[in-house]
Parts: sequence; C-alpha cells; structure tokens
Amino acid sequence: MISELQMMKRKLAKLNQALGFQRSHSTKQKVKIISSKSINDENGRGGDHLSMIIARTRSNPLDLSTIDALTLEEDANYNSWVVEHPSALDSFDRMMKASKGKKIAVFLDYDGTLSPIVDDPNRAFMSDEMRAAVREVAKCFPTAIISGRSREKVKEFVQLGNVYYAGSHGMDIMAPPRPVKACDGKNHTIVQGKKASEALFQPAKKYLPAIKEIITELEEETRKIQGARVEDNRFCVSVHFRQVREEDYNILQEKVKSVVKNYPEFHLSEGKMVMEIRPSIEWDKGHALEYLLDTLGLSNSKDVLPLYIGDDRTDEDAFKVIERRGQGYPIIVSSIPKETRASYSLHDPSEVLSFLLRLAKWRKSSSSCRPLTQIWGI
Ligand SMILES: O=P(O)(O)OC[C@H]1O[C@H](O[C@H]2O[C@H](CO)[C@@H](O)[C@H](O)[C@H]2O)[C@H](O)[C@@H](O)[C@@H]1O
Repeated sequence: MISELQMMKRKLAKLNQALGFQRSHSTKQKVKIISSKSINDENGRGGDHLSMIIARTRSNPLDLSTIDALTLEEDANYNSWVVEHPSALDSFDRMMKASKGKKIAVFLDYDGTLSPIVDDPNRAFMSDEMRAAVREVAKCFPTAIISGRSREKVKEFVQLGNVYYAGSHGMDIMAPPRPVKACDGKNHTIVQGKKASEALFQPAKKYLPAIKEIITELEEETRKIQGARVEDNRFCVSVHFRQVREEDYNILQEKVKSVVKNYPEFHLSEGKMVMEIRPSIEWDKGHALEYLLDTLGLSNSKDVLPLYIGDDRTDEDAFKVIERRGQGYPIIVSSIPKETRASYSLHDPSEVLSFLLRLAKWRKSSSSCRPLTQIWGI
C-alpha cells in the first residue's frame, strides 16, 4: 500500500516535473525554480493554472503543504474539465457502439500525440510500441498523420508504409489520386507522387522561394540567441524557444517579428514553445482532413466518422471541421484543462497508445481486418 508520505512525494515529484523545479538541499524540503519553460509545455506562454502557481512561487518558495494544496486544486480543475471532455478510454465502449455500421477514418497528429514532447525536436522519436499500434490501426481503418513538421521528416519518424502523410500543417499531402473537389482553385497544384496510386497536393508551392529567404534571415537573426533553433518544415518554419533563457525570449520574439513583417503574405502564430511562420492561405489541418476524406472517397458519406487525435492549437482546426460535420470523434491530448473544440480527451501519449491498441483490437474482434482495398475500395 502506498503511504501518505509516498503519495505526497509523488505529488511533489509530479509538480516539480511540470514546473521545472528541483528540490533544494534544505531539510525543510522547499523547492526552487530552475526553469519556468516547462510550464508552457501545454499552452505556450502564460494563462494556465500552472503559470499562476509559478507566478506565486516566484516570491514565495513552496513548502510541501502548499504544494499539496495546489496539486489538489490542479487535480480538481482537471477533473471538472474531464467531465466536459470525457476520457476517450473511459468512453470507448460507448463510442464504438455509436459507430456500429459506420466507417471510421483515423487522423493523428505527431508531436505531443504519437511522441512525447522533448527538448530537442530532432529527437522526438516515437516508441516501437506506438509504431506497432499505429500500424495495426492502419490495417483496419484508413489512417493519416497530419503534422506541422515537413512531410519527409514526419515520415522518417513514423516509418510506416500503410498510412497517409500530410506535412506542414496540411500544406503538403501525399494521398490517393482521386478526383477532388476541395483542391479546385488557382492556388492548388497536383503533382503525381512516386507511386502511381498516390498524388502530391501542395497548395502553398508558390511560397517556397520566400520561405527559403525567411529561413536564411531567421537563422542569421537568431544565431546569437543561445538555444534558439530554426526548423525548416518545408511550407512553414518553426522557431523553437524551449531551450532559450527566459530573459532572451522577448529579444527572440522581436527578431522573429522583424523578419516576418517584411513578408506580408506570411503570418506568425505560437505553438508549444515554438513560433511558427506560415503563408496566409486558407489552408490548415482542418482543410487537410477534409481533403483526405475527399480523396479517400469518404467526404459525402453520412456513415463516415473521422476520429482525430491531437494536442496543439493547430489541431483545433481539425476538431472544428469534425464539429461542423456533426459526426466523428475529436480527441484532445492534454494533461491540463484547456479551451478546446474537442469532445473527448486523452491525458498523454501513453493514453493515446492504449486507445489505439484498443481500437485495433476492437476492430479485429468485431470483424475480420481485411486489406483496406477491400474495405474501402481504395
Ligand atoms: O503538428 P505537430 O506534429 O504536433 O507538430 C507541431 C510542432 O511540433 C514540433 O515541436 C514540438 O515538439 C518538439 C519535440 O517534442 C518540442 O521540442 C517543441 O517545443 C514543440 O513545439 C516540431 O518541432 C515543430 O516544427 C512542429 O511545428
């Protein structure tokens, strides 16, 4: 049985981890701040419950009883949020019952969903268990990964041949070459992919030269800021500040803004400890989801239930599309309460893994898992 002291220690460890604290050497078990950056893992800068805690702790180091009270408050907030956004694991049977006779199509975000958030974006590896789970899910349902990363990069991480990939927040999609309504229009180019059964859809292609220029300028401007990192996501750019000292953040932000302001066709947004620069076209993860449904021949069917799992702000665009369709399962991955259009929640990538395993198992037990070509005619 876990003793009260052990429980307390666990809570302390959990809070310390979330806040970036380390235990001080004091015998009174006070804690001290070593970094406040991890506080923003969930929501970017400020605004959430943990940020309030950290603001309070700046002047008053916490003792165990205060931490305990704050942790309880945090747990209570989370629990009431989960009532509004029920756990997809707890709701699994109900969700699957409602999907009887309907077709599920699975859409997955990558960072923070299939892989845990880590300091080094190049080391955001997905576990072998997660890969195996996605592979099994993709054997049973049409499955796509929609990421902010470049399509090549996310494919390199995922290493699966039986899923579709959309990179650059949906601005770079490799999908089946079906006639598509959504892509009519002057901004959209369709290029045949390597396999005859796939076509490449890149609605922001004309911005590539400007993106290259932006990357060069950002690298030059941010070179001297320790920890800043520019990531080329092909049709968009990320400037990471997870490893930037707090006192340098404003300088970095100003430098990034000063570059972006010279490119009126681009805009700046924020994700988890990252600034993202994207062409201002009407295309996001929500459009990518619709596009993929369309190319899969699933857009018009009232019997199709898109299931989307994601953790970040850009995933909200996909949640919105599912909400508008009135059918499907938008699932947010979050360990803290946050504003979302998702109906369901999962706490972290380990719960995503459990959910995917259960989904594949459910499908296999409810019908034989035939090749997708037979199930969907693709
Ligand atoms: O749409 P996603 O697949 O979730 O991609 C969004 C961004 O994810 C990556 O950054 C985030 O994860 C990193 C690794 O865990 C972390 O270090 C960083 O702080 C997070 O923001 C990726 O590197 C970005 O380019 C994506 O835009």
